[in-house]
Amino acid sequence: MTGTNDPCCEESSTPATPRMWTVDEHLADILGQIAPLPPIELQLLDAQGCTLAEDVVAATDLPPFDNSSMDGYALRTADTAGATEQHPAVLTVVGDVAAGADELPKVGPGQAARIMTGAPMPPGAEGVAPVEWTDGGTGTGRAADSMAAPVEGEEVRVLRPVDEGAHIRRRGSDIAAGDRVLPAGAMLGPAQLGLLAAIGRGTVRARPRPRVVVLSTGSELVQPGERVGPGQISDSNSFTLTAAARDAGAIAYRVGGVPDDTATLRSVLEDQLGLADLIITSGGVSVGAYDVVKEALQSVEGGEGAGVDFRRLRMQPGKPQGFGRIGAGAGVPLLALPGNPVSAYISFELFVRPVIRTMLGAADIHRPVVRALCPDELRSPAGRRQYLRGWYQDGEVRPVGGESSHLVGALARANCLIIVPEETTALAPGGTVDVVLLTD
Ligand SMILES: Nc1nc2c(c(=O)[nH]1)N[C@H]1C(S)=C(S)[C@@H](COP(=O)(O)OP(=O)(O)OC[C@H]3O[C@@H](n4cnc5c(N)ncnc54)[C@H](O)[C@@H]3O)O[C@H]1N2
Ligand code: MOO
Repeated sequence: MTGTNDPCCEESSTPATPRMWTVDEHLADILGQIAPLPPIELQLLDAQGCTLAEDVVAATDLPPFDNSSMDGYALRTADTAGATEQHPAVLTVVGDVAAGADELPKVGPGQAARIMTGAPMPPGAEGVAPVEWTDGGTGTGRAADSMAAPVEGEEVRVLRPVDEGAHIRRRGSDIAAGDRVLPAGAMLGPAQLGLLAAIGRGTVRARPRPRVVVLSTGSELVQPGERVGPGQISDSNSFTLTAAARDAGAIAYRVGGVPDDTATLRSVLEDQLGLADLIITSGGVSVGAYDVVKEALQSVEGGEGAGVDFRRLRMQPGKPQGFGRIGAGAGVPLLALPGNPVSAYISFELFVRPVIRTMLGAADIHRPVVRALCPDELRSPAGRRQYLRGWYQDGEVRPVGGESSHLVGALARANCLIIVPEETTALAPGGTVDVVLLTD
């Protein structure tokens, strides 16, 4: 690794310049002002990825009735005592029980009912012989692999004994009425939603997924696929950030690049305010001549007294950041991220993801951090916490690409961020570092 020459790292705080915040101070300030979203009643599939806001208690048993776990014959077990292929138990088939059947034949001594998987056990029957244990009603006396079509007065030969309760799924054996099946705070994934459906819940009380509006600013931006003129670049941040917001559990809306024009940006923000639980912008937070983001954010209608605070952090990349609220009343929280693509993404991971996870009411709001061995030398600016892109595997991490914050190619090849602490300017090969894992 080479030493850093990023301009953002040469500055320090002087009496003339505002103080610099640490990463932890900035995060604490943000999270101190963010609360979980109030719970609402959601349709099951709308609750995917949400946290439960109630203890869910089953109103009924599951399974709700004794039923067969196999396609076969429901019978009285004593009738099959000692049955073999040579000396099968010959039973009269008294009816069919399909899944969903409500009228059930009674099974008496010497009788059997043809039964399908999931169908209710008919009265009198004590066990189920899978069709493979029978001749399937073919009259051949040979083990069948399927059941013959029903015939009046049909007989079935059972080729081995059937135990009491064999192939019966008992009522309440999975869940008993009154059981607490999911605790408040549980994350609702596919299996949890399936369980809610299984116990008959059509809706559930959960914290909704936050609606996150992502917009990128900059007159140099064109939308991907459009012609890129001189000095222009494709807007990538709004894609990275929208995808990252979805990945964190939000419902994210991407607003394409907004030009550096205060009135336009203000009007776009005002349009989006009613749709958002959180707004993320990228670009325009540094010290450039076109401070339209700062101007627009301060002048959004109804935002008097609230506003967005712009600050500099002791980190690299991601030094310039904005955080506050815009709009009427309590306002909508807004994080203004730096425009450099790597800075924007790392800022998202460190600051925005925990906000989304907090709004969701999730227990795990941060990415996991692990300790890893680094075979390479690392260098970092004094007084900055550096987040290098890296590849982590089997307890070892290696930097990917350089430290500059425009390197989107390297970012896409990384699976982690290597943290070099503020006080460390050089790490000898073979040292250990903390690593933020970016994938589950
Ligand atoms: N004199 C100083 N210049 C800069 C400083 C500084 O302290 N003093 N800080 C640098 C650092 S660090 C960063 S980070 C950037 C932050 O700049 P802005 O947030 O104002 O962002 P822009 O100037 O709008 O853009 C920076 C860079 O990123 C590109 N960009 C912007 N938006 C997108 C997008 N949606 N997709 C892809 N790329 C984007 C933009 O074209 C610029 O190259 O300021 C440094 N300068
Ligand atoms: O280093 Mo800036 O801090 O590129 O985000």
